[in-house]
Amino acid sequence: MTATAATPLPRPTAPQRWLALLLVSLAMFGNYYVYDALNPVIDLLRTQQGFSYGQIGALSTAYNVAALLVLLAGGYVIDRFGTRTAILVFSAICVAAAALTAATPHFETILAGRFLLGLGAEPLIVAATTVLAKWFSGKELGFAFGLNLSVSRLGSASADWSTSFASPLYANWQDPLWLATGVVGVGLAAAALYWMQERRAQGRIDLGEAGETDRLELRRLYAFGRAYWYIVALCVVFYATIFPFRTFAIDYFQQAHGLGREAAGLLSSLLPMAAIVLTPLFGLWADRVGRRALFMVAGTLLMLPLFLMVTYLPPGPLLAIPFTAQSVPATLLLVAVLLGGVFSLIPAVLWPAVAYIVEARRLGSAYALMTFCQQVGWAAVPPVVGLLNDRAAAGPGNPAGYAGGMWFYTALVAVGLVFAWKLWRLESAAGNAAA
Ligand SMILES: NCCCC[C@H](N)C(=O)NCC(=O)O
Repeated sequence: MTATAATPLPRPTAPQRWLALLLVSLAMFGNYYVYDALNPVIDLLRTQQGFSYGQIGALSTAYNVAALLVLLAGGYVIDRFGTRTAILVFSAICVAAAALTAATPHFETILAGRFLLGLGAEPLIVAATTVLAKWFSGKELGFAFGLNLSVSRLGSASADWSTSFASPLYANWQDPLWLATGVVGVGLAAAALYWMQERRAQGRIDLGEAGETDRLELRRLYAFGRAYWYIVALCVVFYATIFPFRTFAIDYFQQAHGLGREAAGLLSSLLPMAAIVLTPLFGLWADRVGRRALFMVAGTLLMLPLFLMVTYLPPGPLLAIPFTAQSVPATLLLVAVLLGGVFSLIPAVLWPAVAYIVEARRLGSAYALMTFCQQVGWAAVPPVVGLLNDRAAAGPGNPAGYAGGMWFYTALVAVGLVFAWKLWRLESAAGNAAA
């Protein structure tokens, strides 16, 4: 029986909310897993298929170009067809993209697969955010967002760990990508269950209004102040450094430092692993003390020497990675742990900082614009790093050939530090003026 107009519908109960969170988070787990599944097969694509680093960079950029097109189209599908259909359709696109990427050895097909993934994965993130806002509005929303991001990052870490738990698959480049197709298929099954849950809730439960889907409104560019643009600039250079570094990291640890695939995968997984635990804690800390610009300065300062440390410092003694049978050089472990700290700290303060300086009615477009700029920066860097590696003939016989890419990351972080510092100065000046 459904309620009449006179009797208001009840809000979702706690079990209903947590079931929605579980299902949407599983879809996001698959989303992040399939994105990062390409990273551990880069060396195989190079040795078995003869791909250059420039081509690997293009595979990364194809995802961003697609994501930019979807962002430009706005939240049309979500608004037009509703969240439950959007989650299902975008998850299905991710499965098709994963299968296309794994299906044939042709570069063009793999490129098309990564492009299709960008068309499905990025709007799936937007749709998932909208779903959580509906079920959790007014109740534990921040906590639900945090848990959702942690489960997503667990997907990234699991793709890295697949070098250990699925090591026999790494005899060729295709089998790990078929595994990724299976994982994102489980995500699609969760999306289908969510579809049923939301349909069942229709007319029985008050799911409230999720609010407008974040839209990109380029004519509003002028409407934001200097502080906003400093945050956007830091966002661009931060993600244009950390995501491309993660794309190439496993191959880099293998070729430049002689690590086996399993050890390289475990080392790379320290970044998302740290973020699972530390991002919510840094978020809580910043909520208590404020001073987000100072956190951003500290994060970029800490990040600045890391790519040069990993390039030029002696490797140091071998240290065991806890709970595994793998050992890695101390310098690499230290750099991975510190990068994990930065990967936790900066996102924890960067995204919420926008909410403090932009008025609520413009927050949707502020985030959409920031994500748009993020994708542009992130798209540009992998081909440059690929080109630098190719030109220097980087490889196991010439580990110094990777230094150009590492200097490029360092230069990007230096630019980020300038913007973080400018933001800090601006905020200090505003604080003093208010005092
Ligand atoms: N591995 C998937 C990439 C997620 C991209 C997403 N647009 C994003 O930037 N998320 C924020 C984050 O810190 O992960």
